[in-house]
Amino acid sequence: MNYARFLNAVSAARRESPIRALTDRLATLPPSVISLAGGVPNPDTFPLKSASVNLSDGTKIDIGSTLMKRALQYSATAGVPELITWLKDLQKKLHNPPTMTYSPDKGKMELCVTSGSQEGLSKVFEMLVSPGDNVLLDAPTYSGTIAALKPLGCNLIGVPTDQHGIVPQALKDILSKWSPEDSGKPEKKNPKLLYTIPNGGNPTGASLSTERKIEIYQLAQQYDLIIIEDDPYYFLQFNKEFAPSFLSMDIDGRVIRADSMSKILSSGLRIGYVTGPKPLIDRVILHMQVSTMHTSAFSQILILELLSKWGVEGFMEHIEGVKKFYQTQRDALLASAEKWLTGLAEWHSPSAGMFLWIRIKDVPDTHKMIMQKAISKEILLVPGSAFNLNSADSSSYVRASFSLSSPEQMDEGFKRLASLIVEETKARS
Ligand SMILES: Cc1ncc(COP(=O)(O)O)c(CNc2cc3ccccc3n(O)c2=O)c1O
Repeated sequence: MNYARFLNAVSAARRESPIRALTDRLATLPPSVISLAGGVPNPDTFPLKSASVNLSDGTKIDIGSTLMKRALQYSATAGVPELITWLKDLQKKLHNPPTMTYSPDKGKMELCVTSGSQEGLSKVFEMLVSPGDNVLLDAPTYSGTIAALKPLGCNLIGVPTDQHGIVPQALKDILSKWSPEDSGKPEKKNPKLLYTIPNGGNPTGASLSTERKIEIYQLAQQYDLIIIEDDPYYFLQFNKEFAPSFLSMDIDGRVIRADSMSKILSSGLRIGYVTGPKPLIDRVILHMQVSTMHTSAFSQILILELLSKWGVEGFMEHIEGVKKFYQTQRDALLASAEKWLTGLAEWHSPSAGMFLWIRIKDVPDTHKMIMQKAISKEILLVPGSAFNLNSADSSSYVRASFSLSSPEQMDEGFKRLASLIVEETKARS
């Protein structure tokens, strides 16, 4: 892979921050080294001395004074080293990426901890996207991604999806506008990136089959694309086995994967992690050096203590409980949809995630109905237009989340939605 061709001018111009390089190096030196180097605060002056966190299983995590000083101090940009090690071990166990054994210039798997996967995505986009680039992405897709990409001045090309995610033939038809042999000629504007949410897609709840992933990866090879696999709902797959990821089939080193602890441990601690080829992850780290400097050390230390206490086995046991919770929530929402929305709307049962994507039959654009009238009926949903690459485009869909409300609340909510749809349909006739 020629990674240089994917970097925009800003990312290519980034150089290591001497201070951050020093801090990163200091983090690895033995305590016998006397440092008069870093302009870092003396942790003895910090008022926060220790912490004890109660866990749902009745046990505790104690952060004593020594660890607390570390948790409250500057830390290595890529992440707390022990957490990076733990997460790399998890990636090996879950995905066994071919790139684990590659040399750095061939795209050796690297990982950095980010403030949520949202930070990881924005830094990856700000590394790879130049004004005028053609960027391929799921349509419809996560509004946070659209909002991160649009200011970069690129041309967003929506790839049609169905209840199983990106339709490979549709991707093939779009790509056929360019010649694969022109991928190295910037003036030809061949697409360089494909962004997709492979499991429990936001907003559609769609999950890509393994067959489709293989077809999409082959197209990425043919047209020399980087695949950005945004997978915050990976651990919310209700089927017994997790689907193979793009990372697990990445023999070329062309996959950048964004993972998140938000849907399984905490969204407020802001722990995500980006996995990908070292030449690209190193560029994300250079950007972090001069923006966040690093993800909250306290958040990382707290999560590290939890994961170290659990081990991978305990972590997976926790995941099983989370999966069961959301599957039960999903089933309750589906039952209410059947009860109240049959005849008024259509939907597919999601096999992962926390969203139900609902097409309202006789309402070509749900925006006004949801943004103005739904609130008067005290029901909150997201209009489908929020997930269109062009938010001015109408959408007959609404996104419902089954993550927070109780089954009783979801039932009452869909009862209110049904009444709203009937009123809207009457008003239109
Ligand atoms: C596909 C995809 N990629 C990345 C992210 C970001 O997750 P992170 O790891 O926590 O940074 C997300 C989070 N999605 C949402 C977040 C959210 C936060 C407050 C209020 C509403 C929110 N709604 O509605 C969302 O969909 C996502 O769905």
